[in-house]
Amino acid sequence: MINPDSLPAQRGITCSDLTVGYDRHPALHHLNLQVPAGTLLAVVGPNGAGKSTWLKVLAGLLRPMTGTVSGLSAPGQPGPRVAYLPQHDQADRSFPVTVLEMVTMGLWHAFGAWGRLRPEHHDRARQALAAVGLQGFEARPIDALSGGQWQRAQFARLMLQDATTVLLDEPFAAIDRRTTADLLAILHRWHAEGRTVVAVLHDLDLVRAHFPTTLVLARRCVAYGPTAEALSDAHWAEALALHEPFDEDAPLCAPAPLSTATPLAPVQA
Ligand SMILES: Nc1ncnc2c1ncn2[C@@H]1O[C@H](COP(=O)(O)OP(=O)(O)OP(=O)(O)O)[C@@H](O)[C@H]1O
Repeated sequence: MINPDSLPAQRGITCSDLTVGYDRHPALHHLNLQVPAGTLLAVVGPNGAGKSTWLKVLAGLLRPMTGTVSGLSAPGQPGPRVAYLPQHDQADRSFPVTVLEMVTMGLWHAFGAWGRLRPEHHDRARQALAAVGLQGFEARPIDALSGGQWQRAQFARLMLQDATTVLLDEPFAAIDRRTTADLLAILHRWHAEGRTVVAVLHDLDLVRAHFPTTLVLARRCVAYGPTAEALSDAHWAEALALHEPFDEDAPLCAPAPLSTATPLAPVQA
């Protein structure tokens, strides 16, 4: 279904002094990070650490307060495509569309705003649904899927997006082991095809088992590098300690002081 030779050249993701927030309150401070193209990256940290916020800025849904992100194209813009899967519970499933129609939207880049859906588009959506184990679900309304089936359908849509960078926010939350294993296999396939895959996760054992590179966030970068080093007990304890005293009403941020959590050197995946 996917021809990795057709992937456009990627530059990786570079964040330079990136600060992002809401209503002038920074949620993530002064992030300096280079993620090489083709990296399989886990993003971990306590609740409220800024993980989803980072993904949203990478997806082009939030603008930086200061600093820059480079290497990614905004949605609908020319250049390497970015696909984004928001958190499971943020999806609005009240639209009266079928599973096939929802998955076919992954081909939006192929038929465009004024293009027509052709039978071959539906055929490709059927193939993607079969690849995630949802053959026979094509005509179901999307609000009649279980949580795991919904997530499988989302992965089918992502497959059709054929993006060079795939951003996943807690893709395995509230998903059973079998579905998680099936979706992890798809994620590994994307990585083997040379795509950059970034996933926000809470299951640290799963991260250690499947992700070569990890970013530990706690409103700033605590550690970044090979998972065994970045996800040490010391870094995790530091992430929890840094996060707890955060003051929501603090004035606009000052540059983060350097700490023992100087990011590790980025690695090639
Ligand atoms: N739309 C918003 N408006 C205002 N503040 C927000 C908004 N979204 C997130 N925040 C705040 O930004 C901070 C970071 O939130 P974010 O969702 O990025 O954390 P997270 O690490 O993904 O957390 P979790 O693990 O709980 O999903 C939190 O203090 C949160 O309350």
